[in-house]
Amino acid sequence: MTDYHELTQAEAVEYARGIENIFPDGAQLESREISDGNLNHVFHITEPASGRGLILKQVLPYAKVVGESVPMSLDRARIENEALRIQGELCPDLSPKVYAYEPDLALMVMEDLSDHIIMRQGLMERGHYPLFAVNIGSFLARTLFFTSDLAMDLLEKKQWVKAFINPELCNITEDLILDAPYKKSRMNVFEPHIRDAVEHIWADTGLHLEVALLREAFLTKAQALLHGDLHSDNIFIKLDSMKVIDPEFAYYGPMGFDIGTIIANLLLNYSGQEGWSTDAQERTDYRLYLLDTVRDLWTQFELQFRKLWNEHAADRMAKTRGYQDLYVARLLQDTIGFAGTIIVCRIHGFIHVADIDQIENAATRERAQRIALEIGAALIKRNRSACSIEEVLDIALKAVGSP
Ligand SMILES: Nc1ncnc2c1ncn2[C@@H]1O[C@H](COP(=O)(O)OP(=O)(O)O)[C@@H](O)[C@H]1O
Ligand SMILES: CSC[C@H]1O[C@H](OP(=O)(O)O)[C@H](O)[C@@H]1O
Repeated sequence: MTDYHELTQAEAVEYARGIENIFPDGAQLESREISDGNLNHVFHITEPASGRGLILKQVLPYAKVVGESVPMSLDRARIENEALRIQGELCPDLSPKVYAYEPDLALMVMEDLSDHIIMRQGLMERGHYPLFAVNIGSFLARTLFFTSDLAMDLLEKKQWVKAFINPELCNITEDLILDAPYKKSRMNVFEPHIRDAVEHIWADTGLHLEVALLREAFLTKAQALLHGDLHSDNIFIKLDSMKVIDPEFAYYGPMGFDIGTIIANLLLNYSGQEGWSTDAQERTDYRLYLLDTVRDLWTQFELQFRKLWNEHAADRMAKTRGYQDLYVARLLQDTIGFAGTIIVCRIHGFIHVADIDQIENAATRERAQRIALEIGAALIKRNRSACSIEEVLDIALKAVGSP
């Protein structure tokens, strides 16, 4: 990576100009740094005259949110590019087009999705997305099934496991999501008004055991190629379309981590609803919509995953009587457990979510934080005994008293 340097806006424009069939010769182009993520640079290159655009994402040799003092490998650009390629092959309608990858600059050039909205924003505006459950169910079923031992040649799958070793980014998840929130740590960030609830979590040894088991699965269960960070800032959405971006945390891990991450983000928004509407009926309706979405998402995933298994399983053991049912049952349990860990870490861990943090009124924000912690902890505790997605809905309903 000897030629690596951080691109200037002018260089980004020149690079974009060289991508074939996007901008006409001599086009007047503008560049804006638009990254609101934690790790990288994102340039939005546009031709105002035609409204055409391109996205250039450059990986930085450190985590932007922490600063240059903590170096990070540029190899995550290779991982993100490769994961996007696989995602694009398995789910072309649900992935951004990638036009170019420049390894020396750790740079990807991709489709401009500015006609969509970031899903977290959409949820904060109480948007309804009727195709979301089917689309995300399909994305999860296809990416997880086709990259697993169920569908792949077993030797090739091991090569993929090797190619997607992603130590630094996995380490972020292992530390910030699956460890620090359960003990006193300088990696935790929270407001003093919830200290009692946080200390309760620090003292709950039964909860710690469940988290240790989930963390063990994250460390050791190379079940499928995960997106690895499937939260609602990484989903672009509009009424008739959904695209998943930013798979730089991709690695071979437990399928339930991806499914749990998106469910957790729906429930974080659910927890914060009182901050986003003063109308009680509006809040109730939206909370019920979010719970329906959680149920539909799981149902769609299960339906499509089982169908793929029945039609495309390559592993001869896949036909073993009872195996599919047990596999799906364990997958639901992992999903529920990981969903709980994602919720907890986004309340008093290092990185939070706008659905909660941007609630202006401190008392309303505190209530949202407490609801989320209650749901998160309950999901973690329930994980190994859970039998149905309805249990997630019951836990969420109980935490708010009534929706
Ligand atoms: N293909 C795209 N089209 C439009 N905007 C994008 C696209 N990819 C990223 N962005 C914008 O850049 C932001 C950060 O991108 P992301 O890939 O999530 O970076 P990071 O890895 O730093 O989190 C997104 O939240 C979005 O606003
Ligand atoms: C120190 S980064 C922590 C946090 O950032 C990632 O988010 P994103 O790249 O989408 O901005 C990821 O969620 C990590 O947990």
